Amino acid sequence: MQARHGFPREPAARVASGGALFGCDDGRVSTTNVILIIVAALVVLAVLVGTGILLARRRRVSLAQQEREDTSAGRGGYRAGSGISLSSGGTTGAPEHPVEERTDTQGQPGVGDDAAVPRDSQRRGMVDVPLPSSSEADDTTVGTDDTATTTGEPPAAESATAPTVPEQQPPAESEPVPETDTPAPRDEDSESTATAASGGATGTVPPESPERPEDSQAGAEPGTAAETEVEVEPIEPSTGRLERLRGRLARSQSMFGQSVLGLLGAGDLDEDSWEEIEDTLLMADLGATTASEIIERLRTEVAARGVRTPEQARALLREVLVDALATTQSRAVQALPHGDPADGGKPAVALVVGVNGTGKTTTTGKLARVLVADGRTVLLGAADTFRAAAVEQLGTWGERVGAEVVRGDEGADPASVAFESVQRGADSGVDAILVDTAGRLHTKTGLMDELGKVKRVIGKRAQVDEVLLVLDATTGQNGLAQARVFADVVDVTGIVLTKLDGTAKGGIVFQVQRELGVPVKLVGLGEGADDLAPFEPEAFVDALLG
Ligand SMILES: Nc1nc2c(ncn2[C@@H]2O[C@H](COP(=O)(O)OP(=O)(O)OP(=O)(O)O)[C@@H](O)[C@H]2O)c(=O)[nH]1
Repeated sequence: MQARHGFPREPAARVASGGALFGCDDGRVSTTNVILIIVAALVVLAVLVGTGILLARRRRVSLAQQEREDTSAGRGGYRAGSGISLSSGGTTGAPEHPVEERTDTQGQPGVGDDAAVPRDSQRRGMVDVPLPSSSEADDTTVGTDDTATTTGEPPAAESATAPTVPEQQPPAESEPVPETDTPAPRDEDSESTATAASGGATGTVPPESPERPEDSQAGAEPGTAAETEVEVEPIEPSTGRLERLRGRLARSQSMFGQSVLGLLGAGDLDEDSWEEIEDTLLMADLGATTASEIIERLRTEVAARGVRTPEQARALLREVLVDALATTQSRAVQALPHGDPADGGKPAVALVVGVNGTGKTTTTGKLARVLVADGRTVLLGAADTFRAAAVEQLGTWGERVGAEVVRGDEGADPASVAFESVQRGADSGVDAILVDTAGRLHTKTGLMDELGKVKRVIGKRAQVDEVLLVLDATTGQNGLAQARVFADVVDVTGIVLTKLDGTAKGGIVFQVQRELGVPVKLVGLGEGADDLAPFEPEAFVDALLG
C-alpha cells in the first residue's frame, strides 16, 4: 500500500494490510499515532473506571455485611437464644489470676473500714461479726431500719414463709463436720450437722418442720419446692433480656457511644483528641492499663485501615472493645446438678458473696427465678444472718418462685445455715442450692474466717460449684478493691456486676474481668425481679455504643 497525505479512502483495507500503522509519511503516521494514543488512553480509562467500580462494589458489600452483622448482634441487644447459660460444676478450670496486670497493686485494702462504703451502708452500719458467732440476737431485736420493706425486697410479695433454723449456739469450728458422702437418715444428719457446724447445738430444720407458717401454701406439706404446690408467678425468660434492658445502660452509653465514638468518627485525630478519648475511657472506669491498651490498638488500626467514616470508626471500636472483654473461661453459671438428683445425682451448689449492699440477696433471688424458669428446683440458703431483713428478703424471693428457704436467726452462724441448706437441698433432691452470704466484716481476716468456714463446712457435704462475687458497678474503683480481697479469700468463679443501670461507669466490666481474671457472668440492670441479664461481650458493647 502506498502512503498518501490525509486519511485513507479505504481505512479498513489499509488496516488489514498492516503497513499503514507503522510506515508511510510523517503526517499520516502522526494521525494514526494520535488515534492509537487516544484509543490506548480510552482503554486505560476504561480499565481504571472498571477497577474503581469493582472496588466501590466491594466496599459496599463489606459495609452491607457490617450492617448485617450489626443488626444480627442486635445493635445493642443479645442475639436471640443468648439467655443465661447454665452448666454443671467442674466444667471450667481454675480462673486465671493475672495479678501482675492489676492497675493498683499498692496494699491490700480490707473490707469494711479500709474499703469503699457502699451506697446504702450508712443506714445499716458496719458491725463486726465475731466468729464463731454467738446467738444473742433474736428476731424481736431486729433494727428498725432493717425491716422486710428494704428496697431490695421484691415488690408486692408475701412475707417470707421459709422454715427457720432454731436459735443457734456458738459453733466450735475446730470440730469438723463428719464426712457424709451418702445422706444418712434425716435425724442423724441433723444431729451431725449440729455437732459439726455449730459445736453440737446448731439448730436445723427437719424436712417435716412444723414451723412453716400457716400462710404458706394451704394444705401443703412442708418440704421442697418440688413437693409443694405453689403458684409461681410468671418469669421472663432470660433470653434477649439485654435487648429489653438496653436502655438501662443509657448513662454508660453516653460515655462510649457519644463521647468516644464522636471523637473517633470525626477522623484526622490529633494528640489532643486521642488524649480526650483516653480520658473518657478512664472516666468510664476502664482502668489505666486497659484504657491505654485500647488507645494503642485504636491508633494502630486507625492508621492501618485508613478509618475515615463514622461507620468504620464504630466497627473498629466495637472490635477493639469486644476483644478487650474476651476470655477463654466459660460464662455459664454452674448451677445445674451433677446427674439427676432424683436418681442419686447431686445438686449444684452456688455461693453468692460480696460486700453488703452490693445486691447479693437480690441477685440470689433473681438467679433463682432464672433457674425456676428453666424448669429447675431450687433451695435458697439465707446465710446472710447478719441482717434479719436480708433473711426475710430472701424468703420473699423464695416464696415467689416456690423455692424453699433455709435460714437462721439473726446473728446465727452462717456456716451452720449454709451446711443445713446443702444438707436439706441434697435430701430433698433439688437441682440447685443458692447460698446468700453476708459481707459485713471489718477485716480481711474476719471475712476469711467466715467465708472460709462457710466453704469448708459446705465442702463436708457437697462440692461448691460456683462462687459468684457480686459487685456494685456504681462503686467503681472501691468496689474493685473489695473484689480483690474477696478473690484472695475465696476462689471466685464468676462476677455479677449489679446496678449497671445507675452508672456511667460501665467500663468497670473491662477492669474487673481483667484484674480478677474471672469472667463477668451476669449483669444487674435494675431492681426488678427479672432485671438480671447474661453477660455477653458483643451484645454488651453494642449496647454501650448505642
Ligand atoms: N438499680 C439497681 N439496684 C439493684 C440492683 N441489684 C440490687 N439492687 C438494689 O441494691 C440494694 C441492695 O440489694 P441487696 O440485695 O439487699 O444487697 P445485699 O448485698 O444482699 O445487701 P445486704 O443484705 O445488706 O448484704 C437493693 O435496694 C436492691 O434493690 C441492680 O442491678 N440495679
